[in-house]
Amino acid sequence: MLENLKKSLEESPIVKKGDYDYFVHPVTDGIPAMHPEVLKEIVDVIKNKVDLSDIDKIVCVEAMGIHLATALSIETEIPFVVIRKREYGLLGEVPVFQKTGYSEQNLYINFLNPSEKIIIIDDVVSTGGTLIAIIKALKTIGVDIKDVIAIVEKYDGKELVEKETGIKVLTLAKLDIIDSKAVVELTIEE
Ligand SMILES: O=P(O)(O)OC[C@H]1O[C@H](OP(=O)(O)OP(=O)(O)O)[C@H](O)[C@@H]1O
Ligand SMILES: Nc1nc2[nH]cnc2c(=O)[nH]1
Repeated sequence: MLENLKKSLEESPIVKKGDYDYFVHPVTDGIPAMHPEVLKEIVDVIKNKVDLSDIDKIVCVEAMGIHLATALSIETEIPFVVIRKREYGLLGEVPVFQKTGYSEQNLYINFLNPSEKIIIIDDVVSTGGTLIAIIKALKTIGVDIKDVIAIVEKYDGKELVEKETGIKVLTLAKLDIIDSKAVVELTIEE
């Protein structure tokens, strides 16, 4: 069921960001072109594997969570909010410091209320820095995090997030970079 995702991940170009090996894929970069069947495979698997019956909001992270949240929102009729890189200065805005393997910056959470039931969706978990920071901030707001989904796991980010936050991360594929090539295995039973 995830053959298109797997095949396209295996074809990912690898570029360097400093010392960091960075794969380039439509899910995680918007280039090369996203073929709708890849997006559809992802949404179908999530709908099958995640209990979405009682979810108030889908939460995603700018930029590369937005197309995933959009596709899932259209299919499920659950609204979504984006954790933005832009500061708005709105009442209740919560800043989050995000550190990845190649960047650091602030993210800003708005319009999430205590006790809302949410799922988080992002494109990739690598060092785990992004999800750890976001989950900790969402816990201080008091939202009820029902599930966390990252389409691709890389390095040991998934395990680190689980260790640091106590919350499991559902991934669909694991990507390793060996001799500058992407090596991919699916991580979900269909
Ligand atoms: O597990 P980590 O090491 O934290 O990496 C994962 C994060 O890296 C990417 O975000 P990036 O900040 O590059 O922004 P983008 O979505 O705009 O590409 C990706 O979208 C994840 O949010
Ligand atoms: N596209 C892409 N996004 C990332 N986010 C964290 N690591 C990566 C990576 O290797 N590729």
